[in-house]
Amino acid sequence: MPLLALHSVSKSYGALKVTDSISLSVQKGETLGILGPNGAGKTTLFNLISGDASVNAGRVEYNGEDVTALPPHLRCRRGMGRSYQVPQPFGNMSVFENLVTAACFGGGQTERAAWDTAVQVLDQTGLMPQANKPAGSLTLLNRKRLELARALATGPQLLLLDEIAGGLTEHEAHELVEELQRIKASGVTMIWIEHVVHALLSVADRLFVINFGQKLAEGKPHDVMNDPEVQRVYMGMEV
Ligand SMILES: Nc1ncnc2c1ncn2[C@@H]1O[C@H](COP(=O)(O)OP(=O)(O)OP(=O)(O)O)[C@@H](O)[C@H]1O
Repeated sequence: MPLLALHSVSKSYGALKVTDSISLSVQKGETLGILGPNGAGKTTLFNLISGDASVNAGRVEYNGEDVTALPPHLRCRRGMGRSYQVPQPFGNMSVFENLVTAACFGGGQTERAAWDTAVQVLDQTGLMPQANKPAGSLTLLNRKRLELARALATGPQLLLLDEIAGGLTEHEAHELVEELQRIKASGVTMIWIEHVVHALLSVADRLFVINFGQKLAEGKPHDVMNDPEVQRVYMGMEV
């Protein structure tokens, strides 16, 4: 049984069909990379998975349960953690407090257990030196780290990552990839939307390409990247 299965999910905003009958499934432990041009509907797809937006048609199944009508906080409690493209920390709270909040309210932990989780995630993500700083004062790199850390603090089984490598230097992107490889090795299932293709290819087992809200291609990374239609649409290459 897949951990996540989307069955013909669709979403429109007014006359604009942003998600057009997309079906996909993700197996436990797998990392699925999502690619597509700007505005293709990638973040919207995440919103439909996490419950931040509701589907107009179709079904979302998680661990065999129909979660289509479940609100986001209950999907989080069932093990879906996500990061946002624009980091969403509580800016006036410290980094540590942000992580305790994620572990308590997203992960359903007691405050005592949440403290331990926060310390462990600070260590894991290299944020320990920033622990007592207000989240709103962090640099871009550390805000991105915190976005990942907050999702990890909820104890996810499925981690949804929305463009966390964008804007990082080559060295920083390399560190991020190593971190994601460790998370993957710990058994966490991931779906990663990313324009930094070489970073994505270092972690993804499979790729799914979206264009105008529809599936354009899906398969092994090497095959998808060599697909002439993907090269034409996504990489602007005439073949
Ligand atoms: N809440 C909304 N109301 C109206 N239109 C929306 C809403 N959310 C997304 N859209 C539109 O849906 C389309 C897809 O947006 P989405 O953010 O899902 O694309 P994306 O593939 O993630 O793009 P990017 O790579 O630039 O982040 C865009 O045209 C966007 O303007």
